[in-house]
Amino acid sequence: MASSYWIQTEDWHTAGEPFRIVQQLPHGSLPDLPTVAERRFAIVKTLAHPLDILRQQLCHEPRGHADMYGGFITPPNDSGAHFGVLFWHAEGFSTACGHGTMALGYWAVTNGLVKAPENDGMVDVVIDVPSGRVVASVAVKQGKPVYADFVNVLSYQLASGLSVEVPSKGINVTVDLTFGGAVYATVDAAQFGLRVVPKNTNEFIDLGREIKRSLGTRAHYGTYDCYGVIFYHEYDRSADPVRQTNVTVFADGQIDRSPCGSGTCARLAVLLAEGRVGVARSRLIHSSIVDSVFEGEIVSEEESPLEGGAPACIPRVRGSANLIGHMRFFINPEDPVRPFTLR
Ligand SMILES: O=C(O)[C@H]1NCC[C@@H]1O
Repeated sequence: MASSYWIQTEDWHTAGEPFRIVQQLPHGSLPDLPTVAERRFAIVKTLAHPLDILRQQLCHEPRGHADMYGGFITPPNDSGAHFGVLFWHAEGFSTACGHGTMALGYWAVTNGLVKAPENDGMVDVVIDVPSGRVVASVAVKQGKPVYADFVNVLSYQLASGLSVEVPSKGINVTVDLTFGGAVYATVDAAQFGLRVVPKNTNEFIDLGREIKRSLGTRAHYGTYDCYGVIFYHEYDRSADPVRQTNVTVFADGQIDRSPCGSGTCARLAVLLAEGRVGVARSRLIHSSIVDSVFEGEIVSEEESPLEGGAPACIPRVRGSANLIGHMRFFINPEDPVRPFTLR
């Protein structure tokens, strides 16, 4: 029987979405591989990997909950980044996380891992994540972070206007597929006659799972499968900047309290394909189901890696994070209650 131990976390939230940071991993638990992407693959392919067991201990009940999120800090892929991170959620390990990247920017500056300007200014926290190298550009005022810009990997539309069957409603809906470090299906919630408000949360969870199931392998892109379904709503299509509200249902029916950083990049890629945003031309004010806000814009327009694809972009998403607390958890293999979730 493995022995018990204590583990420390620093918990933040970005626009309401939790991010539990583990800096010191148990000795010998990280796969001895050079990149974050390779480490993630090794963990997800190994039955009962020690880091997957630790993820469940910290994410599921009784220490977490069905909508918990966090990350394990790792060395970077090379000296071009400050550190790496393995993002985790209730179902496993994800490839992209904008809200977590912003929280990590705050965390790195606040803890002095990356030196901030003494008074006012910006500092880049460069992070290797499974989908590539991203940046949290942190604005500092009087030595304290005031917002973070998440600069993502290349984002682009994969397919538009897919017809997807929703058997529980007896309808087909139109879906766009987009890459923003992870694959997202984006759907106008008006197709269901649903407003993006908290009382519809459970319905969105069911619909998100159903749409993912119906898309099946159509949503697979290289080594990526469909990570999330974004239900968006736009009250006034003439507004400039574009204003949309969304709820992102990701992994296995998990609800993002934030407007979803990588999902905002996915929405920006769709809006770019539709010609509604561009470099120095409009942007996206993106609200979440709990009314927190990210602001997204296009940093550069690039060629799509897909033949004949819509223009790709490097997106930037601005948000802010707040410290929740420091936790010191006891992990006891003899605890008869295994980690669980009720959803
Ligand atoms: O902000 C994001 O990108 C993340 N939030 C939860 C789901 C995504 O990974």
